[in-house]
Amino acid sequence: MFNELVLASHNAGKLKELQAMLGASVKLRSVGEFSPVEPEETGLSFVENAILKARNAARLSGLPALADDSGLAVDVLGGAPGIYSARYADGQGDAANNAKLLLALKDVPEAERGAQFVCCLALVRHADDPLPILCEGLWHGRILNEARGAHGFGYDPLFWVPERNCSSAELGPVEKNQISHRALAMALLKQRLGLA
Ligand SMILES: O=c1nc[nH]c2c1ncn2[C@H]1C[C@H](O)[C@@H](COP(=O)(O)OP(=O)(O)OP(=O)(O)O)O1
Ligand SMILES: [Mg+2]
Repeated sequence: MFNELVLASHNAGKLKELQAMLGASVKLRSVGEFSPVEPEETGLSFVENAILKARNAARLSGLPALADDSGLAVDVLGGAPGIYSARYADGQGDAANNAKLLLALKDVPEAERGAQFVCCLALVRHADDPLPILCEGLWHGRILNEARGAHGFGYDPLFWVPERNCSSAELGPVEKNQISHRALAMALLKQRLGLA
């Protein structure tokens, strides 16, 4: 149905994972090819931000657009950093975000360190599409006391994956792409598109 989609993201980690999950039949092009400007993520939910990013990329490219809005929701922090995950340390990047999270959970015992990664995918056929396709995935785990592993991106080194007994950054890309929040959302999207 779609041979080519623009990915409404400036995050290289997402592009790599989503392209691997989609397979070679659908080519993902980064919105960075069309504009270096990132839209302001003004929504109050993952789904609102995903739709906003998808519409922006469709408008810039003239192509159907896929957006991924995702983040980490930590139970004891009432779901924070949530939609603010990328901006948790005021735009200072992944290492600063991770350091801030470790500090926030400094005295929290293991049993209370539950968290989930959330991924919301939005696909619009054009900028004003009145019926975006929306798919979500959750991945349950726990926040570690120190970083482990070198794969992945973002909060992966702090996310303990109970079903694999390692951190998300200790999983290879193939394994992560089978079980992550993004993998689940993409599996649903592929079903909706008749690609599964
Ligand atoms: O699999 C993941 N492994 C580790 N960390 C992750 C993952 N998935 C999302 N995350 C974190 C990264 C970022 O702190 C936030 C997403 O923020 P989010 O606004 O959706 O993405 P972004 O700003 O990096 O790129 P863009 O908006 O251009 O797609 O959650
Ligand atoms: Mg973002």
